[in-house]
Amino acid sequence: MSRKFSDGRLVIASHNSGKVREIGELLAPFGVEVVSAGALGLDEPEETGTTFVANAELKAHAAAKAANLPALADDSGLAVDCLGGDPGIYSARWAGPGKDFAAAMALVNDRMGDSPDRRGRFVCALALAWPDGVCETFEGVVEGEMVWPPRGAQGFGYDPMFQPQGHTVTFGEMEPAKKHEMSHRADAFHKLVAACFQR
Ligand SMILES: O=c1nc[nH]c2c1ncn2[C@H]1C[C@H](O)[C@@H](COP(=O)(O)OP(=O)(O)OP(=O)(O)O)O1
Ligand SMILES: [Mg+2]
Repeated sequence: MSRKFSDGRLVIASHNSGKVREIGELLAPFGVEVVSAGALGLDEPEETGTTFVANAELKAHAAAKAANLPALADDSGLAVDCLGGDPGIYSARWAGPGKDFAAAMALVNDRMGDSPDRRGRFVCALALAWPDGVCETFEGVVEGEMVWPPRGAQGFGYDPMFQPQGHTVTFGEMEPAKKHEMSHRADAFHKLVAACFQR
């Protein structure tokens, strides 16, 4: 049995405005009162884990302790097959301190060269932690292929170069509601809701 989220405020333990927006949209039907880590002035912990789940857990624990509230963290990234899963957990770091995702996408494309295998996936680990140290984690994935040049200005991060399987538009071209029907974040979120938001 998973720990249930009862009610009251939930900290969104992310400093990425694109993620905070998407998590807010996914949580909207549940009437949860959310507050972002940025709004609370929480530090951005160093991501020392070697997996998405480990990094989500450490971000959720840090925020739950600091805010003395339940906290939901997301660790996610793009894993490209012909790059052995890179950039993976380093997806944010590939964009550098200036968070330059145009440069990060160009780096992915350069590293891929003319590989005939364009497959990749977005992975999302969600961790819901409480101040007493209990934590529940969930993983989601969406398969797709890398396209070049990037297309679209919706979404964030690597969205303009990611075309989900079975679709002809990138996440950068897709309406947010449509991305929420299939994204890695939505996939993980549905598992979180089933386990922790059921009454
Ligand atoms: O739906 C997505 N669409 C496009 N790109 C995405 C997505 N999901 C993750 N990504 C990429 C960009 C992001 O910067 C990195 C996650 O890195 P990650 O450390 O989990 O997040 P972050 O440092 O940006 O914010 P924070 O750690 O405060 O939540 O992977
Ligand atoms: Mg991060």
